[in-house]
Amino acid sequence: MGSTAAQMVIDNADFDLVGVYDARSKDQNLGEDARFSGQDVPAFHDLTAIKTDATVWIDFTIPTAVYENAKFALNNGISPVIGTTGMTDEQVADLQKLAKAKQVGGLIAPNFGISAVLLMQFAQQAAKYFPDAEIIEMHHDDKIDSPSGTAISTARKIAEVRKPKQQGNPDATETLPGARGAEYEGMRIHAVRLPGLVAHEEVMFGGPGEGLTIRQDSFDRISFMTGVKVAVGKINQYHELMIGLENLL
Ligand SMILES: NC(=O)C1=CN([C@@H]2O[C@H](COP(=O)(O)OP(=O)(O)OC[C@H]3O[C@@H](n4cnc5c(N)ncnc54)[C@H](OP(=O)(O)O)[C@@H]3O)[C@@H](O)[C@H]2O)C=CC1
Ligand SMILES: O=C(O)C1=N[C@H](C(=O)O)C[C@H](O)C1
Repeated sequence: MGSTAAQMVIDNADFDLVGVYDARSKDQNLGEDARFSGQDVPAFHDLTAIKTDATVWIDFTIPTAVYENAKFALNNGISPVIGTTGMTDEQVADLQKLAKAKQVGGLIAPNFGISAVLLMQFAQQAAKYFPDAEIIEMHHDDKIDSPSGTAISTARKIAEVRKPKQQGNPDATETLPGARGAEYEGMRIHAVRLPGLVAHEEVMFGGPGEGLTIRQDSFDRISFMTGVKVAVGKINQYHELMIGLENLL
Protein backbone atom coordinates (compact mmCIF):
# COMPACT_ATOMS: atom_id res chain seq x y z
CA MET A 1 0.00 0.00 0.00
CA GLY A 2 2.91 2.35 0.77
CA SER A 3 4.30 2.09 -2.76
CA THR A 4 0.82 2.31 -4.34
CA ALA A 5 0.15 5.49 -2.32
CA ALA A 6 3.58 6.95 -3.21
CA GLN A 7 2.85 6.36 -6.90
CA MET A 8 -0.59 8.00 -6.55
CA VAL A 9 0.99 11.11 -5.01
CA ILE A 10 3.67 11.24 -7.74
CA ASP A 11 1.02 10.91 -10.46
CA ASN A 12 -1.20 13.68 -9.04
CA ALA A 13 -0.32 17.18 -10.28
CA ASP A 14 -1.86 18.76 -7.14
CA PHE A 15 0.41 16.87 -4.73
CA ASP A 16 4.18 16.76 -4.07
CA LEU A 17 5.85 13.71 -2.58
CA VAL A 18 8.32 15.29 -0.10
CA GLY A 19 9.46 12.20 1.82
CA VAL A 20 8.91 8.51 2.47
CA TYR A 21 9.32 6.59 5.72
CA ASP A 22 10.03 2.90 6.25
CA ALA A 23 11.67 1.83 9.51
CA ARG A 24 13.35 -1.20 7.97
CA SER A 25 14.56 -0.05 4.54
CA LYS A 26 18.20 1.09 4.10
CA ASP A 27 17.63 3.34 1.05
CA GLN A 28 18.45 7.04 1.51
CA ASN A 29 16.28 8.09 -1.43
CA LEU A 30 13.09 6.64 -2.94
CA GLY A 31 14.84 6.73 -6.35
CA GLU A 32 17.10 3.85 -5.21
CA ASP A 33 14.04 1.58 -5.40
CA ALA A 34 13.85 0.30 -9.00
CA ARG A 35 10.08 0.94 -9.09
CA PHE A 36 10.75 4.65 -8.51
CA SER A 37 14.01 5.22 -10.44
CA GLY A 38 14.30 8.86 -11.51
CA GLN A 39 12.50 10.14 -8.41
CA ASP A 40 14.43 12.35 -5.96
CA VAL A 41 12.58 11.97 -2.64
CA PRO A 42 14.36 11.63 0.74
CA ALA A 43 13.75 8.34 2.58
CA PHE A 44 13.64 8.27 6.41
CA HIS A 45 14.05 5.29 8.72
CA ASP A 46 13.65 6.81 12.17
CA LEU A 47 10.85 9.12 13.34
CA THR A 48 13.30 11.32 15.28
CA ALA A 49 15.37 11.96 12.12
CA ILE A 50 12.44 13.25 10.05
CA LYS A 51 12.80 16.89 9.02
CA THR A 52 10.00 17.87 6.68
CA ASP A 53 7.62 20.58 5.56
CA ALA A 54 4.98 17.96 4.71
CA THR A 55 1.36 18.92 5.32
CA VAL A 56 -0.11 15.41 5.04
CA TRP A 57 1.17 12.05 6.39
CA ILE A 58 -0.21 8.95 4.63
CA ASP A 59 0.12 5.87 6.84
CA PHE A 60 -0.17 2.27 5.62
CA THR A 61 2.14 0.44 8.03
CA ILE A 62 1.55 -2.12 10.77
CA PRO A 63 -0.66 -2.13 13.90
CA THR A 64 2.34 -1.72 16.26
CA ALA A 65 3.78 1.31 14.42
CA VAL A 66 0.79 3.42 13.41
CA TYR A 67 0.00 4.97 16.82
CA GLU A 68 3.51 6.44 17.30
CA ASN A 69 3.55 7.56 13.65
CA ALA A 70 0.23 9.38 14.01
CA LYS A 71 1.36 11.02 17.28
CA PHE A 72 4.51 12.23 15.54
CA ALA A 73 2.49 13.68 12.66
CA LEU A 74 -0.01 15.48 14.91
CA ASN A 75 2.72 16.84 17.20
CA ASN A 76 4.43 18.30 14.13
CA GLY A 77 1.29 19.86 12.65
CA ILE A 78 1.06 17.27 9.85
CA SER A 79 -2.41 15.92 9.05
CA PRO A 80 -2.44 12.11 9.25
CA VAL A 81 -4.44 10.14 6.65
CA ILE A 82 -4.39 6.68 8.16
CA GLY A 83 -5.34 3.43 6.46
CA THR A 84 -3.48 1.12 8.83
CA THR A 85 -5.88 -1.10 10.79
CA GLY A 86 -5.53 -2.71 14.21
CA MET A 87 -5.32 0.31 16.58
CA THR A 88 -7.16 -0.08 19.90
CA ASP A 89 -10.16 2.11 20.76
CA GLU A 90 -8.01 3.77 23.49
CA GLN A 91 -5.28 4.65 20.98
CA VAL A 92 -7.83 6.16 18.60
CA ALA A 93 -9.39 8.19 21.44
CA ASP A 94 -5.91 9.45 22.49
CA LEU A 95 -5.14 10.56 18.94
CA GLN A 96 -8.49 12.34 18.68
CA LYS A 97 -7.70 14.24 21.89
CA LEU A 98 -4.25 15.18 20.58
CA ALA A 99 -5.64 16.36 17.23
CA LYS A 100 -8.14 18.57 19.02
CA ALA A 101 -5.46 20.01 21.30
CA LYS A 102 -3.18 20.74 18.32
CA GLN A 103 -6.11 21.81 16.07
CA VAL A 104 -4.80 19.54 13.32
CA GLY A 105 -7.14 17.66 10.95
CA GLY A 106 -6.77 13.94 10.35
CA LEU A 107 -8.60 10.87 9.12
CA ILE A 108 -8.59 7.21 10.08
CA ALA A 109 -10.40 5.18 7.42
CA PRO A 110 -10.71 1.42 7.86
CA ASN A 111 -11.32 1.26 4.12
CA PHE A 112 -10.61 3.87 1.41
CA GLY A 113 -12.51 1.95 -1.29
CA ILE A 114 -15.81 3.47 -2.34
CA SER A 115 -17.42 0.01 -2.66
CA ALA A 116 -16.57 -0.74 0.99
CA VAL A 117 -17.81 2.65 2.23
CA LEU A 118 -21.11 2.03 0.42
CA LEU A 119 -21.32 -1.56 1.70
CA MET A 120 -21.04 -0.28 5.29
CA GLN A 121 -23.77 2.29 4.70
CA PHE A 122 -26.07 -0.22 2.97
CA ALA A 123 -25.47 -2.77 5.74
CA GLN A 124 -26.44 -0.22 8.38
CA GLN A 125 -29.62 0.55 6.45
CA ALA A 126 -30.48 -3.17 6.05
CA ALA A 127 -29.87 -3.90 9.75
CA LYS A 128 -32.83 -1.70 10.69
CA TYR A 129 -35.06 -4.33 9.03
CA PHE A 130 -32.82 -7.43 9.35
CA PRO A 131 -31.19 -7.33 12.79
CA ASP A 132 -29.62 -10.81 12.34
CA ALA A 133 -26.36 -10.53 10.40
CA GLU A 134 -23.07 -12.36 9.89
CA ILE A 135 -19.99 -10.75 8.36
CA ILE A 136 -17.52 -12.67 6.20
CA GLU A 137 -14.34 -10.79 5.30
CA MET A 138 -11.86 -12.31 2.84
CA HIS A 139 -8.26 -11.17 2.35
CA HIS A 140 -4.87 -12.16 0.92
CA ASP A 141 -2.91 -14.45 3.22
CA ASP A 142 -0.20 -11.85 4.11
CA LYS A 143 -2.69 -9.84 6.18
CA ILE A 144 -1.57 -9.58 9.82
CA ASP A 145 -4.70 -8.44 11.68
CA SER A 146 -8.06 -10.15 11.90
CA PRO A 147 -10.84 -9.50 11.70
CA SER A 148 -10.28 -6.71 9.20
CA GLY A 149 -10.79 -3.08 10.24
CA THR A 150 -13.60 -2.91 7.69
CA ALA A 151 -15.40 -5.88 9.28
CA ILE A 152 -15.15 -4.35 12.76
CA SER A 153 -16.40 -1.03 11.44
CA THR A 154 -19.31 -2.78 9.63
CA ALA A 155 -20.26 -4.62 12.84
CA ARG A 156 -20.13 -1.36 14.80
CA LYS A 157 -22.46 0.36 12.31
CA ILE A 158 -24.93 -2.56 12.44
CA ALA A 159 -24.84 -2.61 16.27
CA GLU A 160 -25.58 1.15 16.32
CA VAL A 161 -29.00 0.67 14.69
CA ARG A 162 -30.31 -2.62 16.09
CA LYS A 163 -31.55 -3.45 19.58
CA PRO A 164 -28.83 -5.28 21.54
CA LYS A 165 -29.18 -8.97 20.74
CA GLN A 166 -27.39 -12.30 21.00
CA GLN A 167 -27.84 -14.12 17.69
CA GLY A 168 -28.27 -17.85 17.24
CA ASN A 169 -29.22 -20.63 19.63
CA PRO A 170 -28.27 -19.79 23.25
CA ASP A 171 -27.53 -23.51 23.81
CA ALA A 172 -25.24 -23.80 20.76
CA THR A 173 -21.92 -25.62 21.26
CA GLU A 174 -18.75 -25.68 19.14
CA THR A 175 -17.36 -29.12 18.36
CA LEU A 176 -14.23 -27.37 17.07
CA PRO A 177 -13.41 -24.12 18.99
CA GLY A 178 -13.76 -21.05 16.78
CA ALA A 179 -16.23 -22.68 14.39
CA ARG A 180 -18.69 -19.82 14.82
CA GLY A 181 -16.11 -17.06 14.30
CA ALA A 182 -15.39 -13.97 16.41
CA GLU A 183 -18.19 -12.26 18.30
CA TYR A 184 -19.02 -8.55 18.27
CA GLU A 185 -22.06 -7.55 20.32
CA GLY A 186 -23.89 -10.81 19.60
CA MET A 187 -23.04 -11.00 15.86
CA ARG A 188 -20.40 -13.22 14.27
CA ILE A 189 -17.46 -12.20 12.08
CA HIS A 190 -15.57 -14.75 9.97
CA ALA A 191 -12.11 -14.06 8.52
CA VAL A 192 -10.93 -15.93 5.41
CA ARG A 193 -7.24 -15.74 4.33
CA LEU A 194 -6.25 -17.16 0.94
CA PRO A 195 -3.64 -16.48 -1.73
CA GLY A 196 -5.24 -14.86 -4.77
CA LEU A 197 -7.65 -12.72 -2.75
CA VAL A 198 -7.16 -8.94 -2.34
CA ALA A 199 -9.89 -7.55 -0.03
CA HIS A 200 -13.55 -8.57 -0.05
CA GLU A 201 -16.49 -8.51 2.34
CA GLU A 202 -19.96 -10.00 2.49
CA VAL A 203 -22.66 -9.18 4.99
CA MET A 204 -25.42 -11.79 5.14
CA PHE A 205 -28.75 -10.86 6.68
CA GLY A 206 -31.45 -13.38 7.53
CA GLY A 207 -35.12 -12.89 8.44
CA PRO A 208 -38.22 -15.08 8.50
CA GLY A 209 -38.26 -16.86 5.11
CA GLU A 210 -35.86 -14.43 3.38
CA GLY A 211 -32.27 -13.31 3.17
CA LEU A 212 -30.13 -10.49 1.82
CA THR A 213 -26.41 -10.55 0.97
CA ILE A 214 -24.39 -7.41 0.35
CA ARG A 215 -20.89 -7.85 -1.12
CA GLN A 216 -18.01 -5.66 -2.16
CA ASP A 217 -14.72 -6.56 -3.84
CA SER A 218 -11.42 -4.78 -4.10
CA PHE A 219 -9.83 -6.63 -7.01
CA ASP A 220 -6.78 -4.33 -7.03
CA ARG A 221 -5.08 -2.06 -4.50
CA ILE A 222 -5.67 0.85 -6.82
CA SER A 223 -9.28 0.72 -5.51
CA PHE A 224 -8.13 2.32 -2.25
CA MET A 225 -6.45 5.26 -3.98
CA THR A 226 -9.74 6.98 -4.92
CA GLY A 227 -10.41 7.60 -1.25
CA VAL A 228 -6.80 8.38 -0.31
CA LYS A 229 -6.70 11.04 -3.04
CA VAL A 230 -9.91 12.66 -1.72
CA ALA A 231 -8.58 12.61 1.85
CA VAL A 232 -5.16 14.07 0.97
CA GLY A 233 -6.82 16.86 -1.01
CA LYS A 234 -9.22 17.87 1.77
CA ILE A 235 -7.76 16.99 5.14
CA ASN A 236 -5.91 20.27 5.77
CA GLN A 237 -9.29 22.07 5.91
CA TYR A 238 -10.19 20.24 9.14
CA HIS A 239 -9.15 20.63 12.79
CA GLU A 240 -10.13 17.25 14.24
CA LEU A 241 -9.36 13.58 13.69
CA MET A 242 -12.32 11.89 11.97
CA ILE A 243 -13.13 8.20 11.56
CA GLY A 244 -14.37 6.99 8.19
CA LEU A 245 -13.97 8.26 4.63
CA GLU A 246 -17.71 9.06 4.50
CA ASN A 247 -16.91 12.20 6.54
CA LEU A 248 -15.08 13.66 3.52
CA LEU A 249 -17.29 12.46 0.65
N1 LIG B 1 -7.77 1.55 4.92
C1 LIG B 1 -7.60 0.92 3.77
O1 LIG B 1 -8.30 1.19 2.77
C2 LIG B 1 -6.56 -0.14 3.67
C3 LIG B 1 -5.86 -0.47 4.77
N2 LIG B 1 -4.86 -1.40 4.70
C4 LIG B 1 -4.12 -1.58 5.91
O2 LIG B 1 -2.84 -0.94 5.73
C5 LIG B 1 -1.84 -1.64 6.46
C6 LIG B 1 -0.71 -1.99 5.53
O3 LIG B 1 -1.14 -2.94 4.58
P1 LIG B 1 -0.13 -3.53 3.50
O4 LIG B 1 0.50 -2.44 2.74
O5 LIG B 1 -0.89 -4.58 2.80
O6 LIG B 1 0.93 -4.23 4.46
P2 LIG B 1 2.48 -4.55 4.18
O7 LIG B 1 2.88 -5.53 5.23
O8 LIG B 1 2.70 -4.88 2.76
O9 LIG B 1 3.18 -3.15 4.45
C7 LIG B 1 3.44 -2.63 5.71
C8 LIG B 1 4.64 -1.72 5.57
O10 LIG B 1 4.94 -1.11 6.83
C9 LIG B 1 6.36 -1.12 6.96
N3 LIG B 1 6.72 -1.03 8.37
C10 LIG B 1 6.95 -2.03 9.24
N4 LIG B 1 7.27 -1.56 10.45
C11 LIG B 1 7.22 -0.21 10.35
C12 LIG B 1 7.46 0.85 11.26
N5 LIG B 1 7.80 0.60 12.52
N6 LIG B 1 7.32 2.11 10.80
C13 LIG B 1 6.98 2.34 9.52
N7 LIG B 1 6.76 1.39 8.61
C14 LIG B 1 6.88 0.13 9.02
C15 LIG B 1 6.77 -2.41 6.34
O11 LIG B 1 8.14 -2.37 6.02
P3 LIG B 1 8.97 -3.72 5.65
O12 LIG B 1 8.46 -4.12 4.32
O13 LIG B 1 10.35 -3.24 5.62
O14 LIG B 1 8.64 -4.69 6.73
C16 LIG B 1 5.91 -2.45 5.11
O15 LIG B 1 6.48 -1.72 4.07
C17 LIG B 1 -2.56 -2.83 7.12
O16 LIG B 1 -2.92 -2.47 8.43
C18 LIG B 1 -3.80 -3.01 6.26
O17 LIG B 1 -4.86 -3.60 6.98
C19 LIG B 1 -4.55 -2.02 3.53
C20 LIG B 1 -5.26 -1.76 2.41
C21 LIG B 1 -6.32 -0.79 2.37
O1 LIG C 1 -4.98 -5.59 4.79
C1 LIG C 1 -5.66 -5.28 3.78
O2 LIG C 1 -5.38 -5.66 2.65
C2 LIG C 1 -6.84 -4.42 3.99
N1 LIG C 1 -7.05 -3.92 5.16
C3 LIG C 1 -8.13 -3.07 5.54
C4 LIG C 1 -8.96 -3.72 6.60
O3 LIG C 1 -8.41 -4.36 7.53
O4 LIG C 1 -10.19 -3.59 6.57
C5 LIG C 1 -8.89 -2.55 4.36
C6 LIG C 1 -9.03 -3.53 3.24
O5 LIG C 1 -9.90 -4.53 3.63
C7 LIG C 1 -7.69 -4.09 2.84
